[in-house]
Amino acid sequence: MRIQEITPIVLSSKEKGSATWASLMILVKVTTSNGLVGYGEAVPTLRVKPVFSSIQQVSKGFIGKDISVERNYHEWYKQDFYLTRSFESATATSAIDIALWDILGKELGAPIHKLLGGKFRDYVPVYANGWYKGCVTPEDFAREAKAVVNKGYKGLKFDPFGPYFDWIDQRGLMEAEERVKAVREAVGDEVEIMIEHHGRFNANSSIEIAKRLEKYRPLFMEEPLHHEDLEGYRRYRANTSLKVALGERLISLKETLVYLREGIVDVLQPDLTNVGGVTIGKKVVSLAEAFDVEIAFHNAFGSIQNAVSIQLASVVPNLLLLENFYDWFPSWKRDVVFNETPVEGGRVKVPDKPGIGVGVNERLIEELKVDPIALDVVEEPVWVVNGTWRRFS
Ligand SMILES: O=C(O)C(=O)C[C@H](O)[C@H](O)CO
Ligand SMILES: [Mg+2]
Repeated sequence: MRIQEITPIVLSSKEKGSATWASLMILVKVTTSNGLVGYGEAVPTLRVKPVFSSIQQVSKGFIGKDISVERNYHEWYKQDFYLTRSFESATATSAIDIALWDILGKELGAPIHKLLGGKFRDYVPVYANGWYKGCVTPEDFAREAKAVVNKGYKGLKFDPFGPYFDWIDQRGLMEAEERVKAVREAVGDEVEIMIEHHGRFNANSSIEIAKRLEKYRPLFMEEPLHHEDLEGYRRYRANTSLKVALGERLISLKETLVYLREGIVDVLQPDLTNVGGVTIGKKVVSLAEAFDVEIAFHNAFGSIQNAVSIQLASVVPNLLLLENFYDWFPSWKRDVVFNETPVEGGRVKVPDKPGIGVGVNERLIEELKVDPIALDVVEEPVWVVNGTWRRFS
């Protein structure tokens, strides 16, 4: 069985969902010489066109090869001098790797969790994200947070920082605190809240924020500083006591090691669609285990990413939580896979179907297919939940 065809597919619809960064989905369809088909997913954000063409380039390194995921990744690592420096190449390679694991599972009639040694858990605990579209005031956040808890979620994440970037002043601190306080009061003491910073701040501001928000007992502070600011993270570490989560922008095993060795991560958030698919994702998770770091997979894009993340999350001993946008996906994203991963009681039942564990709706894919397009850039950055880049006082 050889890899015969690799096709990038961009999906879009009028219904965009809660976040511009994920208003499109980029799929990769891999077909083998004996007619098996597997699907993977790549990261869209502001890079739809470059990722699409990167998949076309990376495909040249995979077509005609057997399905030997380690060897294929390594061969491409050898060819692509910039693989571990290029987000586009990393996400293209990850998407193809996911599709290859899907095919391996289909060949053997087994879900990925079986290929990896079997389930550690039958249900994966998840936390909600994407639930606060258009929320600006503390009352907005409190109302929507209650709705999340009423759906059975035991944890939720949100970014309370409005339009602040790099630094935050007293007004920004007050507004962020009011929002977090409102959510804590709305959800009660037993629901976990997680504070997303989206890598916005410098060391002085993020340290002040941590001191101010500590009393609301967040489970973790996510990307409190700019992603590459290792020196700032050291300072944050020395001056705060909250747990730090990061990892969604790490694109290789050895880049992850740098962050783990720095001792600045408590919760690692690998993203299977850019860290290197299942092949590198499972190594990253084991590396974190050796550092006694828990895993909360980043899972913010689409339904193929969601499916494969559930598979890996089901086998990982050091799993804390899996991120979940499922209930806040636009409906077309849910419909792209046959509906087998709903969240019930704050957890997802792990599917036992072959490969990534879900069927793909090929008819709908044909309907939603579009040419790769450049997204418009407006004042509100794509990486925030829509309609939240605002002050209220
Ligand atoms: O889900 C998260 O943790 C995010 O940070 C969501 C994003 O803004 C997204 O990953 C940007 O590409
Ligand atoms: Mg994040």
